[in-house]
Amino acid sequence: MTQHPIVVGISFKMYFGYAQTVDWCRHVARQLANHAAVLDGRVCVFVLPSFPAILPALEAFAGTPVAVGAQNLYHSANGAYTGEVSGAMLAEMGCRYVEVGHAERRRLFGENDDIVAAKAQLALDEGLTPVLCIGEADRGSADEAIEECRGQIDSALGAAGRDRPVVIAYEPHWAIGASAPASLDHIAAVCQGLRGHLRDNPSASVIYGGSAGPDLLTRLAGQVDGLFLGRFAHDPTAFVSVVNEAAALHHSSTTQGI
Ligand SMILES: O=C[C@H](O)COP(=O)(O)O
Repeated sequence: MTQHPIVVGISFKMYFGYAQTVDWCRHVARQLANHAAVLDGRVCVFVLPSFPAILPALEAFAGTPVAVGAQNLYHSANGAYTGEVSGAMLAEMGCRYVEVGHAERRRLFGENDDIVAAKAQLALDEGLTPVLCIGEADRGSADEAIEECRGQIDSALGAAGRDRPVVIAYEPHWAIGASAPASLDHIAAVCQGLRGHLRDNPSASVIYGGSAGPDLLTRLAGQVDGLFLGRFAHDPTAFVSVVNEAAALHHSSTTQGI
């Protein structure tokens, strides 16, 4: 029987405005407030808005199991870092997740392995679950991707993240912002390879992101622990439909004794 929850998360990146974020969260909160699989933890849901919309998102999801988090934190605990946000403040507000190491942060903001590792450690220190984004820069074989991603996991988590809840978001850079996700075979092979690498951490989930949307989770049929959604869940109905797929998948794997 599958004990692992299926994780469904979304980052709005900088696509949404404030009112749009609040509307989206309220819509999804209404749909998921009484959702059996979300209530009993078979499906874990997290939402990562832009910083100014975190508080209203927390208010929208209050009383539901849906978790809210941030898309970033600063890589020092506190101090004279104008314009930055600490993990401590995110945790104090009620955030439960924080994204670390997204390809766009690496490419556009110069984040390197040391910064990603510091952010992951600070997140763990504050009791936040890091959504650690990893992925190969160039399209290649699944074995090459696994090799590159293992190195990124080890560099970011070291020994600290080996026994703590972490979400590993496998996002091949070339599939982010694309018209379609990576192939089912590629996603399955890499996520299975990474699950093996993390076998000593039962609290780690390996989810896929990169042009993911409705139907992908069903087509992956248990080969991943969930999805990290972007553009193709900007419609709240699409997001809820992926949560429903997760619930159905968990139910079928449980009844089949997988
Ligand atoms: O944060 C989400 C991922 O980068 C995927 O974004 P996307 O689905 O819009 O490609």
